[in-house]
Amino acid sequence: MEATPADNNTGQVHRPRRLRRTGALRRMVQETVLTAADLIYPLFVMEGEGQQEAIPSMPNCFRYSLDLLLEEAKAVWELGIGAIALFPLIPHHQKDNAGTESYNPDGLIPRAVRALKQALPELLVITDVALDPYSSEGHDGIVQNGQILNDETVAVLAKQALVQAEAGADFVAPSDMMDGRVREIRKALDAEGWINVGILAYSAKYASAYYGPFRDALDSAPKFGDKKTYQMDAANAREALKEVELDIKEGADIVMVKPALAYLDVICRIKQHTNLPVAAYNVSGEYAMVKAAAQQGWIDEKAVMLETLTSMKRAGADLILTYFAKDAALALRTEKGKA
Ligand SMILES: NCc1[nH]cc(CCC(=O)O)c1CC(=O)O
Ligand SMILES: [Mg+2]
Repeated sequence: MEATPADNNTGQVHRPRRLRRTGALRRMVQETVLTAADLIYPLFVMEGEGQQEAIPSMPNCFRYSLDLLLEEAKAVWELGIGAIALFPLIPHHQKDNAGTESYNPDGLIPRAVRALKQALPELLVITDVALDPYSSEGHDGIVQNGQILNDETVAVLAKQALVQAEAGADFVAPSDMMDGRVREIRKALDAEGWINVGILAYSAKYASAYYGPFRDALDSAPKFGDKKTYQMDAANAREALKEVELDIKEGADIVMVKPALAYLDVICRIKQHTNLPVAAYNVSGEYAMVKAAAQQGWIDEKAVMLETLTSMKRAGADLILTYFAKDAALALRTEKGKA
């Protein structure tokens, strides 16, 4: 489109629309640019061979056995996504109250990490540190008389993180919300020489109803009560800053807000508060809502996905964990040159 003289000049001086006239112009003044390198793809792993199980509440997401996980990881890497976050489906007979299987050096996650690092050494592997996939109670900590024990759980988390580091994890990511776990994990890693293994801390993790589909994926819903005595109250934002400050003091390398979409204000505040990279977790329920509406034909899935992820980056997220990572990376490829 060419700039043409207006027939009717009403004398307006300020015309923000001047900067929106063409695609090249809009791209030139665009404040936020989403790229595949910003995205981290969460992947579910399970025992077996040649297995790929659908997760009904998370369309197009699967639980993969190790062999197929490697193929999926390769596809992810080839799309320009630099990191994956692993979550295990643990068979019931391996679950107990103390989450013992979480620090088995030959457990599912350590085996998956070793295989991934061997096949794709450059792909960053982030492992989840928490007890819930391993807990017979479905909680992120050891249960005693209906309470979630803090310090006893932290001791187990440190062992779990160490086993993951030994397997080759690039980052360990405590998602449990126990107090003081970042310090104990850092201490445990450093004591064994794992000084270059980073900690991505789920610092401001809310007790959210948006985690439902993820708990379907891992069969990890709490067997009693809820997670409100350790995860944060959705009503609080100042408290998120307290949690972030503590995690930074304890040695976090990256701090995270979770969920993302209903907490953009929290992402924004944390970004103003710290120079550390800030991550956001676009969680399973956020993904499921978009997928469900798209399946009904009620929204344009690709446009809503890109708008949503861009909003998280605009709010201040440097990194986004998202089940849309592959779709977004693909869309961003074909989107180039257009606007
Ligand atoms: N340690 C638990 C954990 N790690 C990641 C998620 C949720 C992720 C998602 O919903 O996508 C949860 C669920 C929970 O706290 O119950
Ligand atoms: Mg904390």
